[in-house]
Amino acid sequence: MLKTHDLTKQYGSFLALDHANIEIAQGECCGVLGPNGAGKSTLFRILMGFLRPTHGRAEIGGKDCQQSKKAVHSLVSYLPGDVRLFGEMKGKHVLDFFADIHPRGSRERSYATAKRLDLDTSRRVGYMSTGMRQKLGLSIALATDAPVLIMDEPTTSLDPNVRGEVIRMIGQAHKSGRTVAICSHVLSEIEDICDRAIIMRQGKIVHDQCLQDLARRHSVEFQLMQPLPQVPENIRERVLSARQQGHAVRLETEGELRDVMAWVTQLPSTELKVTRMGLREVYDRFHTPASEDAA
Ligand SMILES: Nc1ncnc2c1ncn2[C@@H]1O[C@H](COP(=O)(O)OP(=O)(O)OP(=O)(O)O)[C@@H](O)[C@H]1O
Repeated sequence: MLKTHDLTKQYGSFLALDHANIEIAQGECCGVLGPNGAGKSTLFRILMGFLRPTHGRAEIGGKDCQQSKKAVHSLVSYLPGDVRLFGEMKGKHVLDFFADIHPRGSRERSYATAKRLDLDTSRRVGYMSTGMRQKLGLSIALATDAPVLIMDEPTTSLDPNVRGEVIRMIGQAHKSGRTVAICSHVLSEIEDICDRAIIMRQGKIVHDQCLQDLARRHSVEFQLMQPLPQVPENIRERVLSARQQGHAVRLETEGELRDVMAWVTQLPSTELKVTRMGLREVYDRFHTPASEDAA
């Protein structure tokens, strides 16, 4: 549904996006992660045709994002990272305006979304708080029935309850079969609704993680007063890594834990701790200060 080929963007001599190849299948929900300045918004803006790539190309629904902007815009509902709307207009009139110009917009759905987000649409945009303006942007973007949603930090500036509601709404859009690309700095939001997460660093795609696979991964930590023996043959495939530093041992495992635990518990191990691996562990592999220095 959404595809980029060697997508590259240079701002002067600065490389913001570096030969990015991404493919998001129809109906998939894909999170795009990375620290400030990694190139996420640049990627989304090129997908919307608001920025011209220096090299490479992008397509949505088989339409080229540069050559066929109008066709692409009719397929996509986009929430920009910096929601800027008309300060003089009342919220309700902004909703009417965008519902009317988007081929898949609907005033009724916009009002219903604003109500669900508890937004007072009788206020002028200029008098709204940052969070209220974000809710207004969301009421515009979530109210179309466009098959693709591109959301640049949708929960920014929102209080925790509204954040949860917005993530539920995006999750519902995904469950109803829509394709979603979402970037967020809140890893738990991505874990809650996405099928996949792409990690970016300095304009490059450095990792592509299926979240269902991640749910099957565990970290098994314990203390062992002797050197760790070789991992037995029957569980070797499930133990992805085994490290010992002093007495502290850490195994990274995938899949069924029972046989791994049977081996660990027959060792003279103490202080055993099993943790389900999350996106945090994967993200940290690419974005700890040490990994940033090495890049
Ligand atoms: N118009 C521009 N001119 C020059 N540099 C730019 C321009 N727009 C973005 N950049 C630079 O490109 C890099 C990528 O920016 P981008 O906004 O895509 O990052 P991001 O991953 O979305 O960051 P954030 O999480 O902070 O929103 C940054 O270093 C930024 O300073």
